[in-house]
Amino acid sequence: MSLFRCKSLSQKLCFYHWIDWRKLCSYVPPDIQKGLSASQRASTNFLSVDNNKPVDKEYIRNFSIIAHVDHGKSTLADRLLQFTGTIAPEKFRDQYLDNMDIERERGITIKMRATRLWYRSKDGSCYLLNLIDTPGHVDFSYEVSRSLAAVEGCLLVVDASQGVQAQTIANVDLALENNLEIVPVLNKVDLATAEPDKVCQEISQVIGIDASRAVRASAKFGIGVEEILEEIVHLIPPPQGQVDAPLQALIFDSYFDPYRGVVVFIRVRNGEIRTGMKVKFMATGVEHVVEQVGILTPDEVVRTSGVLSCGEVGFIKAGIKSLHDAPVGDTITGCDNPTQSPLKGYKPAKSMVFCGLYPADSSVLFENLRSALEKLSLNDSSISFQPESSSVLGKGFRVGFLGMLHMEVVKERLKREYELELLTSAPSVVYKFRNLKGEYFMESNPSKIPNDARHFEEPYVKLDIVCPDQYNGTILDLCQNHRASLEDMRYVSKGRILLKFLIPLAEVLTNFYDQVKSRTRGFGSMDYEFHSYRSSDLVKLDIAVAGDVVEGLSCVVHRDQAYSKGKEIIEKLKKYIPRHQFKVVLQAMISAKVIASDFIQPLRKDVLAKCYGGDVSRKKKLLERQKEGKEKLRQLGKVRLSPEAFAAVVAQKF
Ligand SMILES: Nc1nc2c(ncn2[C@@H]2O[C@H](COP(=O)(O)OP(=O)(O)OP(=O)(O)O)[C@@H](O)[C@H]2O)c(=O)[nH]1
Repeated sequence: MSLFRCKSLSQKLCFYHWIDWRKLCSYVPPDIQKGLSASQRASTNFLSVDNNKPVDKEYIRNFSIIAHVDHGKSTLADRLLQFTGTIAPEKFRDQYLDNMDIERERGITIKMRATRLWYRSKDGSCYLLNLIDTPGHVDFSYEVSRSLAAVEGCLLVVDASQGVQAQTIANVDLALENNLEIVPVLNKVDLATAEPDKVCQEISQVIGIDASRAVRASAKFGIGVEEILEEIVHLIPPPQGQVDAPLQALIFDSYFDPYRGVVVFIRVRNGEIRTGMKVKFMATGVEHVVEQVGILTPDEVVRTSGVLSCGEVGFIKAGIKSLHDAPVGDTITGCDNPTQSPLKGYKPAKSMVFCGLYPADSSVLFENLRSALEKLSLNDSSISFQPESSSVLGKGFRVGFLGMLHMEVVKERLKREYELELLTSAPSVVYKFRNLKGEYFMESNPSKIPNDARHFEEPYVKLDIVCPDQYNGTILDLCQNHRASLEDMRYVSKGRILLKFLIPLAEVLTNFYDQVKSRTRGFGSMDYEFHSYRSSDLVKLDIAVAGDVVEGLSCVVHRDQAYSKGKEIIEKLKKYIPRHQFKVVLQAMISAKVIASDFIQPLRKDVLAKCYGGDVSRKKKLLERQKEGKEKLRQLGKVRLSPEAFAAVVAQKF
């Protein structure tokens, strides 16, 4: 084929990268595939398949797709959907399983999504594949761990040009904890920079799994899709469990629908769940009658046969009003023939980062914000919130998030879905401290920490950074400046290292990832997870403007950084506070003791302007009177920090 005969850009790309154009076409729906017999082709279009009957579990394969962020999970899920003819071509759109606007715009997956696919294997048998696409960002690793508890295997997608990254390792650890069969896939082999052999070695060396048979794929161009499906069918074991055993179903996700109530996504481990059956949620003890059962195609399709059987993944609706009655990780069992033991669940998702959210526009009612947060938390149980008020920003809420990206996503959703413009106070973690009586407290709002707080403890995280070894020094330097301690260092492959640190979570929140990226010219990646609370020499830093402590500007910092942090905030405030008739003093304080201060010069009226010549004593008297007036103003005058100035200082501080 000559370059001039290549019609599309994809064809030209293939020409340059020596990719077989016929392979590239392999992702089009099966009825136009080459290599299948006519009868096979006719029966491979499963769009009209009868989804009503339970499937023999020998022919079920349940798997998740896991990978480092941007290694191509959602693109591969698209190709699997297309190849198996799950989605009609006219309905298909890119990132099909990412159905939130923010996911599609940002090109990231935030919520896991399950769907079933039918695949006729080369051995002639039809298999039902239940796929769960997962997010890659560290904030949403909780979703990955949930999805992995509901499957028997996973596709580990690794970008063949970037190799094993920090989250690849973290995700594999999760898969191994769940005893899953891991099927490695080397993606993006179409890229000129792809080094599949090297990455194969990396996977074997770092992760310890045999990657010699790993499929070399390009999700973008549909290369290797059929091979991946064959690997899924032959390597991932069918579900275990007994159809005639008491019901045990694991809740791996749920959401609240205003019209239908709570919809619960389940994986049936043992027994069957049927419409009309009375079931018990074992952790909460509540009982409900199942109103509907159905499957995910990925749309929710109600099963008129009214049964979901052992090994299957689907949903139920049972008139549940609150997500708290059907918590994710709980086990559902039948009331008539209950199981003795619940399935291994998950720890509830815990908020790690907190900040104050306040309406930016005072005309927006605090109650609007409350109702928006209540509605959002119905579908996102990892959000926690409680009311708080600030002298500068008015009434608002202290909201807890899984991480900074989660915080951004929630703010964006509040803006789009509820038209709420919000101001945010500085993000903070939850600190533990003791008061003078020796009592322990936990607080996420620094302005509420009393001045007598002692013996601070803060959350530490295990941090993994993978980068080329030439950036070793600069990364060690960065981590040292952020109070990290190096725990381990080893080679992932020739020229790339894995550095393991213990670091305070608060240090990772503030632009840390950007710095890792810029110091490694984009080649570094990082992942972290909570480790423990550890004692640190922390102090509460208050900022006072004209003698009044400004709530919301208080922060907890390491004692060694208190002076520089205080100075930095004061300098920023100086830019944003306008000059007044009197001298405005700005102070940084620890336990009411000033450690840094500065002032804003007052406006000065020339009271001597009218004295042409004149007596010296007259001039002195005028100046003396002006001084007295200013002193009085200073004592009575208040400096109002505008919300805009506050936001600007906070935004720059973090
Ligand atoms: N060249 C090339 N690009 C690919 C391939 N697969 C995915 N991409 C691109 O890589 C980027 C990330 O792909 P996604 O599928 O969104 O990655 P992801 O792992 O789902 O990302 P997160 O959900 O955010 O973790 C997109 O721009 C894709 O077009 C591939 O095989 N070759």
